[in-house]
Amino acid sequence: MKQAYPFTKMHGLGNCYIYLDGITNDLEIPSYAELSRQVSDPYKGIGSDGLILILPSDQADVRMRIFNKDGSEAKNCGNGLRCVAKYVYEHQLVDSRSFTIETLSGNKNAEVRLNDGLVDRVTVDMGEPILERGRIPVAGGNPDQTVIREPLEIDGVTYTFTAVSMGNPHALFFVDDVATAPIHKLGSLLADTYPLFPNGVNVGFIHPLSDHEADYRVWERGSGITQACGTGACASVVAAILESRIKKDCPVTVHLAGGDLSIEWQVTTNHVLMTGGAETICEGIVYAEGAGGK
Ligand SMILES: N[C@@H](CCC[C@H](N)C(=O)O)C(=O)O
Repeated sequence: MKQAYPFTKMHGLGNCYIYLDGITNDLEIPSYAELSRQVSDPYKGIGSDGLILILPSDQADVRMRIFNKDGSEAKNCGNGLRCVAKYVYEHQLVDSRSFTIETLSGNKNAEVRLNDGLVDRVTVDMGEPILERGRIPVAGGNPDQTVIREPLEIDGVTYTFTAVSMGNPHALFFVDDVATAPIHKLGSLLADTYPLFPNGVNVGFIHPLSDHEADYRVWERGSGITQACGTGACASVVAAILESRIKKDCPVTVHLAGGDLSIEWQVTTNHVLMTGGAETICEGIVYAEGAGGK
């Protein structure tokens, strides 16, 4: 039997998810994967890049779980973290402007900045990038080494990529113009089932404009092309620094299809800081199979 669940639709730079508040409400849903597929559908659902749950945590102030459009669960989501931070602060589920959010890739510190009492911008400490091949993961090669400028031949064309995990895997391709990057070709081929990336990979294209600015576009694992990817923006700046295309330790403005993020990979801490906006689109009720349903 279908049950009614209150939802909030939010976006970070156009990367939109349906958020369910499992702190205020009981969420007895048999399959979050199925629910994510349902709500993401623009015709039979609400329309989104996936589903995000806001849950109680026994090791942080709150906990986030993220499901892609295809129902797969990811370990991290940068735009989701900023939206969760906005939601829990504005719904008084935390009592200070600085708090922690548990994810499958560890606890992240978030700090919100206010404008007229509402959350305007959020900075999240995304932690240390993971650079070892075996931990990203990328198949083959030495699992303890980095994956920088690795050649990849597809249909007779040799591309090169650098791989970085921000808790979730990213392959970054440097291009002269993100508007003409082969995002459909490489995204659809590599993201979900290509053997080189045993857990799939988010496929990003980056064009550094200076030491402080870069264009970036993404095809996300499990969701396809999205307007923005927070972990991808972080990974792209890390990759650009690893390839000596930009300098470390200064904020880089990353231009995504849906807006800008400020990303800084700090020398002293080795942590990546992400700052950007988060927006509430609408609230409503979604009808989904409840605990007693099939
Ligand atoms: N859009 C997100 C990342 C969502 C998960 C990703 N598709 C994956 O499967 O790793 C972000 O803002 O980071």
